[in-house]
Amino acid sequence: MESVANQRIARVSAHLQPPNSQMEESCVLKRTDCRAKGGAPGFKVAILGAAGGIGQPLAMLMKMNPLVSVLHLYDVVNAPGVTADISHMDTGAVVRGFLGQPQLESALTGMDLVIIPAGVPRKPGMTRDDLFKINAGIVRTLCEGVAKCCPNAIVNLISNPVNSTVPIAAEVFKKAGTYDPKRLLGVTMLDVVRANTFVAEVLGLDPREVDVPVVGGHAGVTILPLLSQAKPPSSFTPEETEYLTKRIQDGGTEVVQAKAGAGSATLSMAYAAVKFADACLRGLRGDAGVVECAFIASEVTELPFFATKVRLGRRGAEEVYQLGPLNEYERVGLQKAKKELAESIQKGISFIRK
Ligand SMILES: NC(=O)c1ccc[n+]([C@@H]2O[C@H](COP(=O)([O-])OP(=O)(O)OC[C@H]3O[C@@H](n4cnc5c(N)ncnc54)[C@H](O)[C@@H]3O)[C@@H](O)[C@H]2O)c1
Ligand SMILES: O=C(O)C[C@H](O)C(=O)O
Repeated sequence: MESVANQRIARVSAHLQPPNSQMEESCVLKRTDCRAKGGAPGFKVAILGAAGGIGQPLAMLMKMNPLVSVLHLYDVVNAPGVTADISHMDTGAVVRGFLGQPQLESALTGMDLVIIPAGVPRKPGMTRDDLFKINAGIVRTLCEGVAKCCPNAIVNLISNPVNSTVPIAAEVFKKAGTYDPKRLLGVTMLDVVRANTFVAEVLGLDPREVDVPVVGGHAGVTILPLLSQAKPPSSFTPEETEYLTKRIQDGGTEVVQAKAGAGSATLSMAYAAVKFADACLRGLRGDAGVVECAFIASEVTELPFFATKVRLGRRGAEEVYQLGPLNEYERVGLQKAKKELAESIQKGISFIRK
């Protein structure tokens, strides 16, 4: 008979050999329950693309989040290494790694929140739309897994081009009969984070005191900061408005150029992703008044998807807010944003319906 000590050793090293079969999975769930015992109850979160530039710091920050009890790290490469590393952090969440397509279903089963930063990033000279060819297929496969294994999970989709990948995910879920528009959220939080930072610089404020809604989508002119609705209420000269709007719209390109071929924003994105995921988890917990911007199915404009402020609750984005009053500069920006967005959304829909 195995000694108690051996059983304990087997239990704590379980993360090094992720499960394959259903039987092994049920053992894993038992071990997970066991490890989580005594810890605060929390949510089960999966990160798909966890070994990447965003995935790794995102995994680290989610391991530090007290609302997370179980953290599943999935990637097609290096998931065991990242998992072993992160699992040594003395925080509450139980971490398990899953490597490659055969383990996708185990990674997703039972999850409350699935965060997807899987896919290729830009290099200088590329647009986000240039990533469509590779990332569309990746997002389709991963969302098929979500539809099968955790159809009620909230999905935070980071993979670019977000303006097309969110419509792709929606079509996959519709096909599977699991689509709930409230649960599918394109992550545009980095645009808000940038807007808060750049506006704070101009106003000479602490960025933590600033809140700028950013609406539309997540690429170039589709990124529309509503400076007229910034908090604290502030006025900007036409030059400041032009500078800030352009800088927020080009924030991603600024990082891509500075990294000079080594990828796009990863650290600020992981920060923004965790800020957004934490808001989703607080909503799931039932906290009142959790409001963030996200790219979501919407009736705010004539387009089927649009980023605006949403109220996050137990069922996901329970309320989608209207745009509010826009000034003339923002009204012109909105027309430009809608034109480009319409094409990107249609491209995503056609990819699945073709
Ligand atoms: N929404 C945003 O604001 C925002 C911000 C920054 C980056 N992004 C996007 O996020 C994506 C990832 O960026 P990154 O810098 O982390 O890239 P990266 O190349 O460093 O990491 C991507 C990871 O995805 C993994 N991957 C590839 N195919 C996969 C699959 N089928 N299943 C699971 N994992 C898979 C890779 O192995 C890699 O580890 C890019 O598309 C990028 O454009 C979005
Ligand atoms: O710009 C990119 O390609 C990555 C991301 O969308 C960003 O805004 O930083």
